[in-house]
Amino acid sequence: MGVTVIMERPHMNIRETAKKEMVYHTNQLNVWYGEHHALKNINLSFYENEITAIIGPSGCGKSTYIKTLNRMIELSPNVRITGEISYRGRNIFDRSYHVEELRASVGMVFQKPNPFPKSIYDNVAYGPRIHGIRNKSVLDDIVEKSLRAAALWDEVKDRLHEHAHMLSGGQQQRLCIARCLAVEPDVILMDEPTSALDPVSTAKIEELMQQLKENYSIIIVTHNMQQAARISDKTAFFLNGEVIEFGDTHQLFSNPRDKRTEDYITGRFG
Ligand SMILES: Nc1ncnc2c1ncn2[C@@H]1O[C@H](COP(=O)(O)OP(=O)(O)OP(=O)(O)O)[C@@H](O)[C@H]1O
Repeated sequence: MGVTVIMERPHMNIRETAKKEMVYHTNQLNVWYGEHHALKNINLSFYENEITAIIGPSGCGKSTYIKTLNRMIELSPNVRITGEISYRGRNIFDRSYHVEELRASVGMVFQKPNPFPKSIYDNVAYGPRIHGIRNKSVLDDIVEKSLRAAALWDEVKDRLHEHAHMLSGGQQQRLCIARCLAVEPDVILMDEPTSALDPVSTAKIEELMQQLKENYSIIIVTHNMQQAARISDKTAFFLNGEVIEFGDTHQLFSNPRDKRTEDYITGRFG
């Protein structure tokens, strides 16, 4: 059955994109897990204040790619990487580039909300404390600002010292976003951030992402094509470890250049 994709906002024109700074650039990236060639010659660029969606069927390499952007991929055994990823002009695989430095600028939100077993306050204050901030009023300000930016403050301001696991799934995910924002990242990577959430929580996170892109670049892996069409400026369609098509979201969904993209977005496979 075909998928109806509803476009709810006008797409960005080329002139607007041209003015933006490039944040990430991937050049001829290949990733192998042992013998398995999971990513093949990936060339993609991401820009400031844009949301880029990565779509494609199960096993096509979406998570592998997003985990490569913050070098989490290196935690998997037998991984081999060739090619280059530059973040703000520096090759992230350069020996002099410390992974902690990269991750301080590139936050990540996972599929399943994963708050620490601590209070709401301590979850958000965790990163700033690690960075040496001890002053209570400074921490209070960061916690409030981050929870406000994650659209959670009004729901939790009177219960900041309650355990994070007392929150609903959708609230926990917004808490994880607040935790990520508390260390003032530049880029937010999101790996299917709403797939474990109900429609109301999903709508809240999507609305929040539109606000966050004013200040951050967001790269989101999603299985949900309507979501990609609703929220993203650019979309990359992955298939069998390759990027089949990458471009303006509106164009990709309304007038795909490649037959395989068309077949996927109209639900012929996937
Ligand atoms: N740690 C690993 N070791 C070996 N193979 C892996 C590993 N992680 C992923 N793979 C394989 O690499 C390919 C890409 O996996 P990946 O998780 O990136 O796909 P995906 O598009 O994110 O899939 P899904 O939508 O199901 O999450 C798959 O064939 C998968 O089986």
